[in-house]
Parts: sequence; structure tokens; C-alpha cells
Amino acid sequence: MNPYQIAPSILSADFARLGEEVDNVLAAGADVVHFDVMDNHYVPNLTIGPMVCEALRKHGVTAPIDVHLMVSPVDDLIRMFIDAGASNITFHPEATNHIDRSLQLIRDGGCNAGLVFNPATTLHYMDHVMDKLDMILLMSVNPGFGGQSFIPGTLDKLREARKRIDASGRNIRLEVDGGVKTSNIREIAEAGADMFVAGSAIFNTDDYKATIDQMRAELELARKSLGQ
Ligand SMILES: O=C(CO)[C@@H](O)[C@H](O)COP(=O)(O)O
Ligand SMILES: [Fe+2]
Repeated sequence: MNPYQIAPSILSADFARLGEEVDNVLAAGADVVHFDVMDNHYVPNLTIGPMVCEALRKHGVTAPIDVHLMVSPVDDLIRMFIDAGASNITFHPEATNHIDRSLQLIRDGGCNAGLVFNPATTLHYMDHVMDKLDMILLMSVNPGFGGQSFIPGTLDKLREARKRIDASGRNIRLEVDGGVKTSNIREIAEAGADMFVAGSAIFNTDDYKATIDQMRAELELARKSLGQ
């Protein structure tokens, strides 16, 4: 099994040709489709909802769809994305009054559940819900837009999150989102991440396969330096 997952964010895809873009990036070797949902309330931008997720499933996409909810509140959209064919659903803990209940709702719907931490959000939100987490997503930019620069302090936060995951003994994915590129993916992996969202770094290149191959080569170097 590939220990590392590459998840292109379709926020940077050409929305006028979304089905084709997703097909192309999966054919180029992507593992997962990262699906950014913004409500112009929790974040100052507005994107796509469950109808688009369902349309991708009807189009024939069978790869995991990783839904990143940047919305408040979260529960209604969790239900809709479960019905629309989501595989993973993550939300920001400060966007719901009932973190445990929202995580349980995702799991009861048969999806993997996760919390998302903004650069300034404390990891303590995970303390009492480790048993309900399948994944943890650390934002390495402030949420709302693609194409921003990776915030370097995320590396220490990743190391801290990795320690907590290892101490829990649970199989929890550690995803990172924002400013991930071929030039920094290796050090991000060495800090403990195992799932990498990359939007502009993939969709703004002419050759998706060449970019993803280069990312995998960097991840292979990280794997060796970690002694895995
Ligand atoms: O959730 C978000 C932004 O809020 C991300 O998923 C971005 O879409 C990542 O874009 P790049 O930083 O990789 O361009
Ligand atoms: Fe995202």
C-alpha cells in the first residue's frame, strides 16, 4: 500500500471542464480528489456543494472524494455530502457547537471523519475525540483561497500532531493543505504528514503526471530518510 496520498484540490481546476479535469488528474496518478466547500460565511469565498460531488460520481469518478468543509454550521451539509457520495468529510471544530456529534454523524454515514485546524487553531480540539477521528487536516495557509504560500510554522505543528497520533495507537491520516509544492513536499512529509493536498502546484502546470511523479519521487526520499 502507498503510505502517502496525493490529493489535488479541484479549487484550482478549470471549473468549466471539471469532469475532464478530475479524470485527467486521476489518470496522472492522483490518489484522492480534494473538494473544497466554502460558504462565504466561515470563509470569504464561495465554491461548490453536494450537487457537484454527486455529478462527479455520476460522471464515473470512483476515486475517494475528500470533502473539506469550510462552512458554518456543518451538520446539514455533512448529511448532504454523505448522500452525494463523499468518502472523507472534514470540518473546522470552531464551526460547530457539537464537535463530537458532528464527527459521529459523518461516521454513521459511512464516511471517514476528520477535524481541520487553521494555522492558529489549537490542536487541543482533538483531545477528547481521538476515538472518532479517521483523519486530521492541518491548514498550512489561512483557508479561503488557493495559491497561497505555505506557512513554515506548520512543520512544528505537524510534528506535534504526529506525536499525538502515534501516542493514540490509532490509524489516523495526517493531511496537510495549502502551499504544498514539489519543492517543499519532502520536508512536509518528514515532519509527519502522509496526505498532501495540492491545488495550484498541480493544476497550474501543463503536465499533471510529471508534477505528480516529481512529488512521488520527493516522497520516496522522505520515506527513506524516515527509515520507513
Ligand atoms: O482549502 C484550501 C484553501 O482554503 C485548499 O485546499 C486550497 O485549494 C489549496 O490550494 P493550493 O495552496 O495548493 O494552491
Ligand atoms: Fe482544502
